[in-house]
Amino acid sequence: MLLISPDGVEEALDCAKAAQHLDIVDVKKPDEGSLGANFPWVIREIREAVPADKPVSATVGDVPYKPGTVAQAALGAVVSGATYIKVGLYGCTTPDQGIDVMRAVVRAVKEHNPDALVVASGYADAHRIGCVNPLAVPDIAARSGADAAMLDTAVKDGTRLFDHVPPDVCAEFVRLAHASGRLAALAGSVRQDDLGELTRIGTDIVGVRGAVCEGGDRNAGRIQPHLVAAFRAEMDRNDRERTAGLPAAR
Ligand SMILES: O=C[C@H](O)COP(=O)(O)O
Repeated sequence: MLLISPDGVEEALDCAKAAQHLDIVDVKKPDEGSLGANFPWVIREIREAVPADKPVSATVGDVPYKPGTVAQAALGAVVSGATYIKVGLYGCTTPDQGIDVMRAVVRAVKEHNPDALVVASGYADAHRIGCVNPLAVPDIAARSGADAAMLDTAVKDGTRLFDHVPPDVCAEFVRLAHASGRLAALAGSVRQDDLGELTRIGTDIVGVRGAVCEGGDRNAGRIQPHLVAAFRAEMDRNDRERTAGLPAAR
């Protein structure tokens, strides 16, 4: 699945123009961090702006180790219409802390909407910010009852997912997530030429912003529907090659 992250209502409308090429519209506020949380009314407006058959995801933030605070924020996201709730475990330094936060989020979200999916996100560049190790995230997801384990990059300085977590370690991340029946989502300045590896290792959800913004610039550039279409075409091409048993393009 292809998850695209607009930064507000205007870009979400551009995503709506490319709706047939994407699977999930992910609401975030990049100026508040890699998984910065947007306002509840923005989530609501975006839910209204994109076709009803496209799920809306919302990030709850690069969160501290404060399970109560984070559970309330997650409830705000699901009440506002998001059905994928993503939590960035920024302030969790141990797996147990991650599990505490995610258990609270899972309860808050599922009591409101049992069908909503909860995503536990770690950071590929965890070593730069001192949070839990990327390979601990699938177990955090499993033990908390979350539906998916994800990696993104915390610092958007041009370094990319595979700069911090090489493909063979991402493959182990995916394997661990699948072993406990979770989805595996990967992001972090992913580009079209990463899709061969991401497809080969069985990634369920690829998260993208910069690669579908004009000039590849996630901050100054705007999401372009034709870049979403091109990214999707490349994803589908890799998927077809994998299905046919051919080596995926790099
Ligand atoms: O969830 C996905 C992120 O927004 C990815 O953003 P990026 O491709 O600019 O790193």
